[in-house]
Parts: sequence; C-alpha cells; structure tokens
Amino acid sequence: MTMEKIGVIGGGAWGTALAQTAASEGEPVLIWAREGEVVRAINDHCENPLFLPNVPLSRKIRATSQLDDLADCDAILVVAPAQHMRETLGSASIGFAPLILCAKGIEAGSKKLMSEVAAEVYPGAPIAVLSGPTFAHEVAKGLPAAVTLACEDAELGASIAQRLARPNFRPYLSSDVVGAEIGGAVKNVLAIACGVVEGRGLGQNARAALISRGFAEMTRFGLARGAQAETLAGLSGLGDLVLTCSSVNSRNFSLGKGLGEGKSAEDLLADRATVAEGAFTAPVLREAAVDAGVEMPITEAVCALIDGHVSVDFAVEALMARPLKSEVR
Ligand SMILES: NC(=O)C1=CN([C@@H]2O[C@H](COP(=O)(O)OP(=O)(O)OC[C@H]3O[C@@H](n4cnc5c(N)ncnc54)[C@H](O)[C@@H]3O)[C@@H](O)[C@H]2O)C=CC1
Ligand SMILES: O=C(CO)COP(=O)(O)O
Repeated sequence: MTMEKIGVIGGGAWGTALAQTAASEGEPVLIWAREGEVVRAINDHCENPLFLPNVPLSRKIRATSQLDDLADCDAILVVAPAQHMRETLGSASIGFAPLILCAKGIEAGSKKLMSEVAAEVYPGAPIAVLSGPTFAHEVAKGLPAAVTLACEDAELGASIAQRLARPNFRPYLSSDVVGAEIGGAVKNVLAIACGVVEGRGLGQNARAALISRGFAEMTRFGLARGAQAETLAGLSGLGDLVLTCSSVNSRNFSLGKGLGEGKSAEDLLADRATVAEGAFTAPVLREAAVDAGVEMPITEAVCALIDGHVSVDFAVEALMARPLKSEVR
C-alpha cells in the first residue's frame, strides 16, 4: 500500500493529538474540523486552543472545513465522537482509503459499534480500529504511548501500524476489531463509576474493587459479543480502563466525580465543548447487555445516576447488597 497523506476527521483533542503524532516526522497531515475557529487556529497559528490548549502544533498539519478535501488521503483517522460518526462520515465523499476508527462508544438507537456504522456508511471500505490508554494531551506532547491497532485483514493492519508508528507511539497488532471497540466503549462507562467513588470519598479500596468488577463486566459483555479475552485484557481494554479510572484528566472520570459530589448529570453535561462518551454509551450499553443476556450491574448503576433516579449512596448500597456470588462467573 502506498500512502502519501494522512487525513484526520475530527478536530477535537484526540484528532488533533493524532494529527500531531502523524506529522511528527515531517509527514503531511490534513485534518477536518467542524468548527471554523479550529480550522483557522490550526492554519494561522499552529494551535487548537479550543480542544487542545498549550500544545504548539506541527506546521505539517493543515486544516479544512471541507470533508471532501480528504478524498486524496490514503489513510483516514476517523475521530468524530461516537454519536456523530455516522452523520459525519455520511456527509463525506472520501474515496476508498482505509478508515481507522478512533472513537470509543456505541451508537445510541442502533446499538452498533463504530466498525458496524462505518461499514454501513462506506460498504466495502477497509476498516481498522485504533484504541488504547492515550490521554490526548500526553500523546500530543510526544510522551510514550502504546495502542491496539485491530484489523481483520492482517496485511492491511500491519501496513497501517507501520504507517502510524512513531518512536513514542507504538501500535500493537490485533485481528479482534470487536474486542478493541468494546474495551474502549465500556471503559468510559466504568470510568464514570470510578469518578463517583472519588467524588463521594469512598476510598481507594472501593476504586480498585470497581476496576476489577468493572473488568469482569467488560469481559462478560465482550465475550458474549464475540471479543477475545486477550484483547479485553490488553491495551484497549484493561489498559485503558486502568488509565481512565485513575485520573481527573479523564472527562468520564471527572463527570463521575461531579456526580459523586452531588451535582446533576444535566448540569455537568450542559454547555460543555468536550465529550464524555460514557454518558451516551451507558444507556445503549445497558440495552445491548440485556440483548446479550449479560449482567452489568455497574453499568446499570451509572445509568441510574446519570438519569438522576437514585442517590450515590443508594447506588452503592444496591451494588454491595447484591447476592454473594462466585468471582469468576
Ligand atoms: N481526548 C482523548 O484523550 C481521547 C479521546 N478519544 C475518543 O476520541 C473521540 C473524540 O474525542 P475528542 O477528540 O477528545 O473530542 P473533544 O471532546 O476534544 O471535542 C469534541 C469533538 O466533538 C465534535 N463534535 C461536537 N458536536 C459534533 C457534531 N454534531 N458532529 C460532529 N462532531 C461534533 C467537535 O467538533 C470536537 O471535535 C471520542 O470518541 C473519545 O472517546 C480516544 C482516545 C483519547
Ligand atoms: O480515552 C481516553 C484515554 O484513553 C480519554 O478518556 P476520556 O474520554 O475519559 O477523557
């Protein structure tokens, strides 16, 4: 595969950080941003103060408001938020370049993973998934990070990994697209729960218990949907779960922290420019879990807290009062 220009759809924090990484060795990168101010800031000042402040960007990154300008890119990183991916991709005419999906979520309504949405919008397009423990601001600064690069076509996956790898950005190959997507989508919901624990002052023991039992939930759901256990235990699953459940740098964790402090989800989500994907994935994940016949009590608790139906104390009591059971089921 000969590739000449990397395209990025989405000028948020992660799209910008990935553009910066891709451009770090002189490669030209074209990024589509929805906001005119982001396009102008990148082109005129090599910065994206709206979504990725305090990071000087490479001059090799050019920005556009026209999605169709990406038509001559031969690899496209798709980094629009999960709930907007269908509409964003659908409004573009971007040829047959491999689509590397980077959003972490499940589409509300259809209950579809991003690879399923992309396959509907661009039937036959080569698809890969890039997911892992990667806070955008760290990656943009060139700090070391590793990700899962999942693609059913091993040759294409290897070619994309080679193309995206940089000295401090290391993709690990996988053929398990579903597993990589489920890890990234579910960890965002669990990060909200861990933020609640932090906000309510429930302690480090409770947080570790939530991460472990959350991982059990992620694994049950993932296996039911055909994911491989090794993928869920890898960078895009457990790796990202640990990162996101440990830091207020996570938007999902900080949303949960606010809930734990007694604020309402409505207030916390109102007027924010940045996306906390877990808030939108939680309800559809709960539905998908019912369809798959899988118990996801932490996800249910997060849904109830977001809906404002229960207090934090009630949700915690309900989780602790569940019938005793084996750890491994
Ligand atoms: N920020 C991070 O550290 C990481 C984010 N991700 C994932 O990347 C995806 C994008 O997140 P960020 O770049 O962080 O976004 P962000 O929170 O920095 O910015 C919000 C993005 O949403 C876009 N947006 C808002 N309304 C839209 C609409 N109606 N249609 C299309 N786009 C719309 C904005 O243009 C902007 O690009 C998410 O799925 C996130 O989970 C993955 C890894 C790391
Ligand atoms: O996905 C991420 C890190 O891998 C970013 O997490 P948040 O979306 O919670 O900020």
